[in-house]
Amino acid sequence: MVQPSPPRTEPERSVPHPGERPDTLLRVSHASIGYRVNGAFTRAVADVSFDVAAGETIMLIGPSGCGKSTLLKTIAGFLDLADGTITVAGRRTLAPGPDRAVVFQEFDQLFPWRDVLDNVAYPLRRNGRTKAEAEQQARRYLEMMGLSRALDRHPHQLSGGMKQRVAIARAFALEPVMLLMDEPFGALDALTRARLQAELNAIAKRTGVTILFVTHSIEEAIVLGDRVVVLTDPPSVVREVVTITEEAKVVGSEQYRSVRTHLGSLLHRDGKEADEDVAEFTD
Ligand SMILES: Nc1ncnc2c1ncn2[C@@H]1O[C@H](COP(=O)(O)OP(=O)(O)OP(=O)(O)O)[C@@H](O)[C@H]1O
Repeated sequence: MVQPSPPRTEPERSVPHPGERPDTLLRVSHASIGYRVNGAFTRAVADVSFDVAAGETIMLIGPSGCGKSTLLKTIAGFLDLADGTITVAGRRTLAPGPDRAVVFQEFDQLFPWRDVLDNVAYPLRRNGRTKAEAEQQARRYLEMMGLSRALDRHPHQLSGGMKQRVAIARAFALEPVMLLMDEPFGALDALTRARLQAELNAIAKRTGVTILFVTHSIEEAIVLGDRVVVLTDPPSVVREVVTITEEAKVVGSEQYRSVRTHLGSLLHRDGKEADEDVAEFTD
């Protein structure tokens, strides 16, 4: 007899957290995550808890190797938790699912043999849309990312910034509950990066999607985030969650400088080697 396949997610018992917000979408609760190397288990993330409300953009920042990508991949369902729970809309994230779309830093995350339109439309067809529906949806999001004139190009004919725009359009087109972004602008030049940050802000506002964004850059964290979750050195815990006001987003303003200094001091507290951007900031 054919056994039914196990559910991709499992309902989580509703246990109220202290300070719980009614609109919580992502809950990371006492997450502990590690890797087994040559038979020995090493913890990267020790005990991390934070909540993300629906529609928020949360930035994850911390020293190199503190487990930011590890945490994001676990929320995406690519890695298992050693301890704790992660839920999205009350369901445990035990496997990847269409409710969580991921954008990585690498430019090679596109299908090289498909053109731009098909790179975005193909996953929609896989999710049950007809070809016409998928292409219509793909065109809509590619237009939002300023790519209407590049629909028939293949990835090798695109710049790094254009490839990341396609990857972002593809993620948004899936209309996920959450967008997980792992340093998507990390390999871009400063100008392209600033442009894409502005485009991401605009499309995020327009769609109301919830975003968890890993970055090395304090400036990026302030410009894009509603709140910034600062992790410690590994095995990591949450050092502080910093709220970013609208005033603080004005680069060069007093509030901007004050938040930047505060985030810099949080990242330097262990006195160990800091990330490039942070080191740059102290010089
Ligand atoms: N596949 C793996 N096998 C074993 N150890 C790993 C693996 N991936 C990551 N690690 C280790 O886990 C720790 C956390 O890595 P992770 O990439 O999550 O950190 P990060 O904060 O994203 O780093 P960075 O800021 O440098 O990108 C590091 O010590 C890393 O060496």
